[in-house]
Amino acid sequence: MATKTPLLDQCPTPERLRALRPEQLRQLADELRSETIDAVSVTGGHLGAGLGVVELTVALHYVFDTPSDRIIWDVGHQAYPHKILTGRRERIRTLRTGGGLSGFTRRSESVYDPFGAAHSSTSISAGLGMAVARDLAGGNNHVIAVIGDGSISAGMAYEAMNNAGALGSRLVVILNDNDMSIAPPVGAVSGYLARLVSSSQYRHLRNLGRQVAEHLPRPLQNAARRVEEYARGMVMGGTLFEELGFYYVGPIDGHDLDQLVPILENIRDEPNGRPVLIHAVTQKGKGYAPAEASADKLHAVGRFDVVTGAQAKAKANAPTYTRVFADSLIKEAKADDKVVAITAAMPSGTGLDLFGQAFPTRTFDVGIAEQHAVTFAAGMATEGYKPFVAIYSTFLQRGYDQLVHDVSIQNLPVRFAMDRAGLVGADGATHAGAFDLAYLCCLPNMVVMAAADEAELVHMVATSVAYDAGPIALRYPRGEGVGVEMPEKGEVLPIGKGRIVREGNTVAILSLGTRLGEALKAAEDLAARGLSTTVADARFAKPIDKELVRRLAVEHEVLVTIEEGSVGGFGAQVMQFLAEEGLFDRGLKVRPMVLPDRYQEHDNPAKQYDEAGLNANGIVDTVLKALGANAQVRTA
Ligand SMILES: Cc1ncc(C[n+]2csc(CCOP(=O)(O)OP(=O)(O)O)c2C)c(N)n1
Ligand SMILES: CC(=O)[C@@H](O)[C@H](O)COP(=O)(O)O
Ligand SMILES: [Mg+2]
Repeated sequence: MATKTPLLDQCPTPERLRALRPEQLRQLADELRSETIDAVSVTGGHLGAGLGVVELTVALHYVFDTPSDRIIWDVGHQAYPHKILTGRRERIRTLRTGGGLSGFTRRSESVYDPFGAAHSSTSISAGLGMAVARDLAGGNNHVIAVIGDGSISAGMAYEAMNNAGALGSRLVVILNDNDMSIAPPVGAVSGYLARLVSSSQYRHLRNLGRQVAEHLPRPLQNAARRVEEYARGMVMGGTLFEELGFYYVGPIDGHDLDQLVPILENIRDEPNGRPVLIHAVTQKGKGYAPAEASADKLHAVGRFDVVTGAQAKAKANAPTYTRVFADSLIKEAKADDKVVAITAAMPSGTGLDLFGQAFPTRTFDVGIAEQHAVTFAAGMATEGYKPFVAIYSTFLQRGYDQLVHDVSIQNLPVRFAMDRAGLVGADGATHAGAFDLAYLCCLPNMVVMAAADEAELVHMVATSVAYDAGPIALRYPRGEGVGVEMPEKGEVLPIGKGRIVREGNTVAILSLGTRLGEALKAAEDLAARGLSTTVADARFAKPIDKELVRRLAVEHEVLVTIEEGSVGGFGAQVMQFLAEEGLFDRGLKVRPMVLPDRYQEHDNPAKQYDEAGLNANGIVDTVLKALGANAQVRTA
């Protein structure tokens, strides 16, 4: 049977791609695009961004000598076409599944991935580091960082450009400007880029670029210098990037291989290397009608039908935690006009798109700028507002010094609504909310809560609104709740108080967060073995409920704590208290259950928790091991 991808089939590696004639590249790009769509239709994942860089990916591997020349994809969510071209096509339909390819770039996966990513805005810094290392070692390879218009809103990108402009090292930055982040981009820089692109010079340049290319004989190299000079000359005056010390080229059409290839060749062959920024205009979702038509350009999708674009819908048994958070905050904000909400470029992921519809003037999308988001919230708190920073646990890591220095030391009542707490599944270790308990519980002044189910989340939102004495954080996981009955109204919880969910007298399981269901299952199992078991929901990781912990310690033989976080979080708080109070001294067996001390691979979350041992069986095992011989006697 004739293959649908004859040229792509000939190019399992970039070496083979570089043997093609320039006029074959258009067809290769078309085949690569259709292979990308087909693969993601099977696996789900990030689609729109990859479709927008198909031509860029082909041109970069065609012009540059990868892997010796380094291509660094910022975030890495657009790198599926790059994976297909760099020896990973055979495994591309395993993307983001257990044991399969990562959804991002990863050094351990391929020599063509010189830098791993998944959090944004790191590529220019990493690229500059590689370029300077090359210069020190007397090398001559090229380093190319590809960064999106959303990701270039982050401070880190400017720190890197500031340094690059001063060092003057040979580095190519490609600004992939598709006028989209996950949501439409925000901010003054975004406006600035739009003005550069919409200038008449750009429209003129596009036509000119085509005319030049059409009238010049092949090979295209002959046109290289002229096209690039035209491109460079078209923008009048110094661009922001030129002021920062970059040689600015653009805006150019990032889908036009007849422009891309000669311009990249020209820059590659430039004898006096220096930092160069190529401003490439692309379209997110390019070449796939359902993606082009969708509001988010199909940024991330589940499995879908290639012909219609319709995504397979999982049957929902309960609302997502994100939705419950958004609905609760909207209710609270109706009653309290001081409540405001802040997101760092994640309105839909955090539910703030809904809050924004209800309260447009009280919702702030600050762009990919987590550090700023935290201090901006701190500023609002000083003026009597009640800011909720709605943020994924993993992205709050970016704002840690701001959390300590601007919020916690000044004891400002900023509320942190941390979504995606615990293991998140297909995005893997980079996106796991594994560390927030550890990095928050060690800070003076912090109150830290974790919802055991969606009704608890409603109460915790209400508690956060009411609590004005200092910073407070609430955490909840990705995905659906457990389907409990929902309260009409959130109840304000007493700070630092847990609740007993089931009474027993031999084993105590003190659970924080949504492992509560597994703790209850374990209690049933233990009871069937003759081990009467208490289960408590701690609700607060800090301050811990000392009275409750003391009681559990005194009245039971074994105390297990369990949380969806790393060592150093809730369990560590409990252990510290037990040690300080001398509660270990009478032979209490304490077993803190936390995530393992390693980065867990992408898989579905249930499997990830099984692998971590944080499930009912793991709890039962832990208890039986703690009781040792006694358990054998009881269970016999
Ligand atoms: C530090 C950080 N914050 C937020 C995100 C979530 N995120 C992933 S991709 C993305 C949008 C990036 O936009 P852009 O760089 O323009 O790339 P595009 O998807 O448009 O190609 C965001 C906000 C992230 N990965 N890292
Ligand atoms: C690449 C990135 O950081 C986001 O697109 C992330 O993958 C979103 O994760 P959720 O699907 O949990 O919103
Ligand atoms: Mg973009």
